[in-house]
Amino acid sequence: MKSSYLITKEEILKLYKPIDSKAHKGTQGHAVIIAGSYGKIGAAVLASKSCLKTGCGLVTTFVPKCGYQILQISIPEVMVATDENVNFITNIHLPLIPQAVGIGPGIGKELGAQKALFEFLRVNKAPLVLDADALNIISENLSWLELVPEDTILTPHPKELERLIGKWNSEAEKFQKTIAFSEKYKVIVVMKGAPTYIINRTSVYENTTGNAALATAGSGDTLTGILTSLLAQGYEPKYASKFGVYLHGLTADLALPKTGYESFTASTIIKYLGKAFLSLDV
Ligand SMILES: NC(=O)C1=CN([C@@H]2O[C@H](COP(=O)(O)OP(=O)(O)OC[C@H]3O[C@@H](n4cnc5c(N)ncnc54)[C@H](OP(=O)(O)O)[C@@H]3O)[C@@H](O)[C@H]2O)[C@@H](O)CC1
Ligand SMILES: Nc1ncnc2c1ncn2[C@@H]1O[C@H](COP(=O)(O)OP(=O)(O)O)[C@@H](O)[C@H]1O
Ligand SMILES: [Mg+2]
Repeated sequence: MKSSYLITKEEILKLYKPIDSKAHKGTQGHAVIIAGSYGKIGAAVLASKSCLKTGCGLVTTFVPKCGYQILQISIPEVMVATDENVNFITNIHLPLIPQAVGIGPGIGKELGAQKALFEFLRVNKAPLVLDADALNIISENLSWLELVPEDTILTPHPKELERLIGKWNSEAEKFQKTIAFSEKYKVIVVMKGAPTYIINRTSVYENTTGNAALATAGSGDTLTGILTSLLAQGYEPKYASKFGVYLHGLTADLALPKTGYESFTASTIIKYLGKAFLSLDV
């Protein structure tokens, strides 16, 4: 198997850009999260909250109509734009030009959502994170990846990865196929797991934070929010991907002595983001 570089605290300290004392919300980036469908608006809430709590200045979340009140009540800091359809997205129209977009958690695979994703990919120029159902839809339409900005970050869990690259017979083959995929489509693949690896063309990076407490619903949705936030703040995708997976895992390492594995939830990830930044000790 290809040897990998470790994503360590030293490495992260080199790329972390602490917030300037003259910063204001307009300089910290405006991120857009496109997520959720009926019964899965929680995915939009988790991604949006984690996006905001990773430091970007403004977050707008685009959801189907059924998500409007849920979002506005659960996160008053986030602005909400809605699709004309009630239960799933069908036509993405944003009231702003975003600095970064994260799309996919909980959007489902309805035909309307597929068309909305295609149209969005056709017009979008902003740095992009593709997760969950966005990946599942793209797995059946791989040529759509030719529409995405170079260095778009894809965050598949093992099943989503299999849908994208096909089955593998060994760990070595999984890496080989993912490297070929990253090279072919010029994308960064965050291969989520225990541990998470980042594949950027032929380079392989292994994360050093995180534990089994992260094996809980919505854990990946929060990673999408974290990565989108870092992109919106101007981190290049190759740095945002490393910093994002490191911070995400670090929340679980810091929380574990207090929560144990069992009571840790995706909301705990969000709660511990502040402590994760502080523990970098800059
Ligand atoms: N609160 C909300 O609104 C939430 C909304 N969510 C949204 O729901 C949508 C569906 O997402 P999803 O990931 O649950 O479904 P899907 O892609 O079929 O994957 C399941 C399959 O993958 C496998 N698998 C997964 N991880 C693995 C691993 N580490 N290692 C190995 N295998 C692994 C697993 O395999 P198994 O072990 O069960 O055989 C199973 O077969 C999506 O949009 C998401 O954003 C969720 O985020 C939850 C909270
Ligand atoms: N045992 C584990 N050790 C470390 N990280 C884990 C473990 N299990 C899950 N994770 C992490 O949790 C996240 C799960 O993402 P995902 O499966 O997309 O969740 P969801 O779709 O429910 O939000 C990934 O970042 C993965 O690396
Ligand atoms: Mg997921």
